[in-house]
Amino acid sequence: MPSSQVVNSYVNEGFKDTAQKTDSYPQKEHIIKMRDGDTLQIEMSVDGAQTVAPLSPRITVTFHNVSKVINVPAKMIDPSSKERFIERKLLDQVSGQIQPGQLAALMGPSGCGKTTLLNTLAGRALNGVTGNVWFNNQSYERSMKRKLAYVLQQDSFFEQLTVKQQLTYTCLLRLPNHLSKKDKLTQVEQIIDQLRIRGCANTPIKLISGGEKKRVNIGTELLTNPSVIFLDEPTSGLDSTSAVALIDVLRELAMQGKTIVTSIHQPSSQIFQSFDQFILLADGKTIFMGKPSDALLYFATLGHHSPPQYNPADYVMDLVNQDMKIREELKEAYLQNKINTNVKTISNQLQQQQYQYSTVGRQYLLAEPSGDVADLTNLDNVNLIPAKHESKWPIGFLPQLLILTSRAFRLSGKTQFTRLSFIQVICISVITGLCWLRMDFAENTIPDRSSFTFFIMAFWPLETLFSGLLSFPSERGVIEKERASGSYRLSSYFLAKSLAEAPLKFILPTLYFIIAYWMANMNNNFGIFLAIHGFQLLSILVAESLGLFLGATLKNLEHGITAATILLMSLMLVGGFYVRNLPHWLGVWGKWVSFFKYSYDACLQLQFSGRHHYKCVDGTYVPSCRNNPNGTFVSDEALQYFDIGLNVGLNFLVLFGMFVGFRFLAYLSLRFVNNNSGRT
Ligand SMILES: Nc1ncnc2c1ncn2[C@@H]1O[C@H](COP(=O)(O)OP(=O)(O)OP(=O)(O)O)[C@@H](O)[C@H]1O
Repeated sequence: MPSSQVVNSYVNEGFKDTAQKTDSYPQKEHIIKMRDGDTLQIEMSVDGAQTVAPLSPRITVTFHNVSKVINVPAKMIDPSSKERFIERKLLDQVSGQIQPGQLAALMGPSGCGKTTLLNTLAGRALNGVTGNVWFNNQSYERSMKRKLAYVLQQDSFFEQLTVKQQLTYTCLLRLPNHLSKKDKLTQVEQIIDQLRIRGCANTPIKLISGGEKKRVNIGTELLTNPSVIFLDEPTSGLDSTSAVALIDVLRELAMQGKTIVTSIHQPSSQIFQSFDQFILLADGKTIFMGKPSDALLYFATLGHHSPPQYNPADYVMDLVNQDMKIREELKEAYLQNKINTNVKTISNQLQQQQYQYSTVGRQYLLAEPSGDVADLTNLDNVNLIPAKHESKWPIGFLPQLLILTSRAFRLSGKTQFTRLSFIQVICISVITGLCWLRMDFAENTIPDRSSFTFFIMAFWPLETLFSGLLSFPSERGVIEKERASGSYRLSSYFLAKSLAEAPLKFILPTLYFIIAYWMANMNNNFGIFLAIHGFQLLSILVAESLGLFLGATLKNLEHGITAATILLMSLMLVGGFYVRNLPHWLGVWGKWVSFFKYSYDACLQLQFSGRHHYKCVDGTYVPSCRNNPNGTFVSDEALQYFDIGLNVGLNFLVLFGMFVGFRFLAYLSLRFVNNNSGRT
């Protein structure tokens, strides 16, 4: 914890900064509250209202000679190439420094490396990266994640949630244990006000506008009160008014002392001039770093004059998007200018005379950091690396599990229980019931009872396997984003999903089962009814687990659907219902791998158990009826007609084992199969 002297100067400075820039905030009273940990809060009474303005430590982001090289499959670049991989430099010796309170813009043509640089600064996708990134005077460590926020270009959310639900779940998951629930919810309310999304707070995210979505995306990251915010093209897809509003929000955040770095495509003149620092990249190299207002002056020194009344951002982008030659010139000119700018590196005055380009422009460039850690400062004297005993996670396993279960329950309820799904279930169950309507307890209904049993054991698992398969691909973006910011364990997510979805997955099949079972007039013993239903639910769980496993393993959805279809059809065919005499080489093992076989076998045994009396017809299915066509037989005799494998108990055990086994495999796949899209 910082000493009180540091706290006072920090609070005063932070406050003074804000006060200078926000004239509209009349401060009457400041109460300094200190909590455990490194976050300070000032409570100020603003015109009678109480506002809690949290402060986070000020962090200077410094990067020096950051380069990134990847090995790209050669065929991707040149189809005729004989090589396997070609080296590609995505970033080349990029350096810079962004101070707390600054809003820095990263610009450049598409593919110039903006996202790659942001990823690198935010500590993501660090393979092939060289150079240094410091936060204050400390090198990046994973444990600093909590002080950094990264707002991705894509707004990945569970879109069925409302804005407030989204922020509340994130807040409960990501704010540390020592804050009370009330404090956490207050934080949500503040973010809603700060980002001006009160009007849509109770609207599902799928219905809000693009600009609001961006702000929710930013709000989600702001909940943890980060010191540094990286944003990847937050204004893309927004109209100019929404873009200006968004940049205003970023400006306010910068005024709180946060360090903000954003990539941006085509800012309006107003937005462009509002940045404190502007870094222009081309082909992974810096070609300008300075104040936006100096950019045109700099390029003018190199002979590139902007027409009057032209948006400077557009001019600069046109310039770098022009032909290769100009780009190369600009790169070279920056290189030569920067050597001059950085006084520490001027070793030889004579060297300057060798320059081919005018170096008059050096006055318009910001000096690159020296790369010497001794030159770095730590304004608030904070240690950004938590002590060893501090947990990696903001909250414990059990609270994570409870919150994630509640969220999964809400989400899956919303997607499963639509009016349409109820209509669908009722229609299908009535149609099923009509097809097998009120079967007699007679010998000639044995095949129909068998087909009914197989149908109810196959229909729902089939549907569930596909929904399991699609489950991860649709959630993966959000989960990866949340996990990348260190919100929760994968195991909590996985367990929560299993716990929350299972009961919901049972409701519609139960409704279906009650209607169809009664209409078909199956075994009317209530215990048997429950047991058969139990097998139906267990096979649904097995199928779902298999679907989850395929979904987690196969990145490509089309591949997943194809694999699932082939697998399902094969398992159904060898399940013992369609083909009674499988070729020996297939039958000896095939039927044992089919989960349909176990539920079907068990339910057949249950269906014909209880020693009910069935009417004989002609002895086709029950040999004892051949000599006694008008007599009866005991239901268990019907089982002689079928090739039953294991008894009911063993069938249950195998199915249960499959359920647990496939679930576990799904978890392992999710954890270990590399599912990222291969981006840098
Ligand atoms: N895994 C990869 N394999 C091959 N090339 C890659 C990979 N990841 C990134 N690249 C390439 O690296 C370059 C820089 O990508 P990056 O996303 O950083 O650019 P950008 O400036 O953010 O582009 P945009 O403005 O279009 O979002 C691009 O040419 C991109 O195609």
